[in-house]
Amino acid sequence: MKLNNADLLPEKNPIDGAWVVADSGQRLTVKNAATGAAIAGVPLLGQAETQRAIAAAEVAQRAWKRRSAAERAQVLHRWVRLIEENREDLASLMTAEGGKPLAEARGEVGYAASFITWFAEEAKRIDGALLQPVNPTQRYIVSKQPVGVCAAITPWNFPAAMITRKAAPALAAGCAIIVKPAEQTPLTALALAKLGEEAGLPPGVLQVLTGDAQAIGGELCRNPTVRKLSFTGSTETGRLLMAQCAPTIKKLSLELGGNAPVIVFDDADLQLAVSGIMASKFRNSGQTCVCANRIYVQRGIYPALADALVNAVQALKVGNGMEEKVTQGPLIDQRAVEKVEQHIRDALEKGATLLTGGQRHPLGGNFFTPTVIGNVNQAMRFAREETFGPVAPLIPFDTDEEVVGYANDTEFGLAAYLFTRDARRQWLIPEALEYGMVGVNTGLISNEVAPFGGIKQSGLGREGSRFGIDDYLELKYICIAL
Ligand SMILES: NC(=O)C1=CN([C@@H]2O[C@H](COP(=O)(O)OP(=O)(O)OC[C@H]3O[C@@H](n4cnc5c(N)ncnc54)[C@H](O)[C@@H]3O)[C@@H](O)[C@H]2O)C=CC1
Ligand SMILES: O=C(O)[C@H](O)CS(=O)(=O)O
Repeated sequence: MKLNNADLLPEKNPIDGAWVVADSGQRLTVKNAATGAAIAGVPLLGQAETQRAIAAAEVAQRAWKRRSAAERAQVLHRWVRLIEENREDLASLMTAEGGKPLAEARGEVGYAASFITWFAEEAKRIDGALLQPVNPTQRYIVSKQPVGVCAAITPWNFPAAMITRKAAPALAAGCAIIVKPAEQTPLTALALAKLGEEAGLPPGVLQVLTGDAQAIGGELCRNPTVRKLSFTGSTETGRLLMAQCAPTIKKLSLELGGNAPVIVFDDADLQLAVSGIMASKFRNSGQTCVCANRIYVQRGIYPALADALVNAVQALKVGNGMEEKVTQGPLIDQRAVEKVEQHIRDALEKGATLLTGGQRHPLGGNFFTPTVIGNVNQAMRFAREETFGPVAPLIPFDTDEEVVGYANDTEFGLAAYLFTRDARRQWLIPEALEYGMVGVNTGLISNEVAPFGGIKQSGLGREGSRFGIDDYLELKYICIAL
């Protein structure tokens, strides 16, 4: 694969200040998500290399935390400048290995950089407190100190932003962090690490391990030197990692699966609702944890919304994300395609109506035709499971109480959306929805300044915002008797 900056395809891992291959010499092939062609090879690392990385992180973190916040911020801002200078190469890597259209990949580079900029400045606001003592001969001080060595296990759907949303607060707080990216998208992670090294991150402060997920992840969870794990991915894997971290009582941040309801009321602005549904549902070909998964439409607006949505979906262009006009890339793998087919088949067998799409795309491979399904109901898998694909299931409803009950009838609680011009609904419905994040008259809610995260089985903790750095800090209370 040809890049403007050849350094961004190291095909080695940064461990303890050196760029190394696997002890075994074995490599994992990284494939182009659209064509299946081999684009690079990365080391197949395992437990031994992970143990070395953890030991190196422990040493590096002691020096890194002693840097002033201003010094750490300076390095992070330099990292941002290098990321922005190399935006095109990073976007090309993301599109090649993950499949998302180039325009979305370029956008993700900026989104990823925004977390580094945000937390570089948050580093300077890590303040403590001087408390009013119960005993006048004593002084009570509360200071915030970095957790120590952190680990991040990240998904393929946002191969840059899900790394910086964890690495930026960790590094800003004075921690060291070891990242295990998804096996499908390691190249973006290695390129970010290369730019971080160039920006001045000291050896061992940011390390990226590719290879055997179970062996690497198992060591990151088991090793007591690792004091915190941040994970984004499926709820199933999150549950497993949480159990593996239990014996060493690690701090955990989990950003897991979702099952986002969209509620369109009769009084909604129709075009705004359609554009909001399109933005939420078809971003990254429906492969985000905050994608619209169920679309509840009040009966009065249902026919007009269904027609307008079908027209918008039929205008999407499916293809290789490297082609400028493409708006829908491939799904990540065949398993993802099969899950979409199973959900569609289940709905149609139970009486739903196919309005457009519904089958694999003529391009073959992992491409799927953007789809709208009508007359879906709560008994279908769309209502219970995260589809993670380009399918918009429409569920008609009548009353506010009915639809809030439907929307909350899930073990997930990440994101929810509603479209209404009624001021009372704009207050009362979000308050009634059991979700960590609610979008009102918009389908796009993610940014660096707002707390991102869910409740119930969508996870623990919040990422981004002024709340996000707390997960990488420990409070220390010092009591001085004078
Ligand atoms: N919340 C989100 O943004 C995401 C949700 N998902 C959901 O998960 C489903 C499955 O997708 P996957 O890619 O399989 O997600 P996954 O949760 O299995 O993979 C995410 C990360 O976890 C790692 N991982 C998996 N098993 C592990 C283990 N035993 N030990 C250590 N690390 C492990 C993977 O290597 C990857 O880095 C998707 O269909 C979607 O429903 C997937 C990706 C992102
Ligand atoms: O995990 C995801 O799908 C992302 O967190 C979604 S977002 O942050 O890019 O909205």
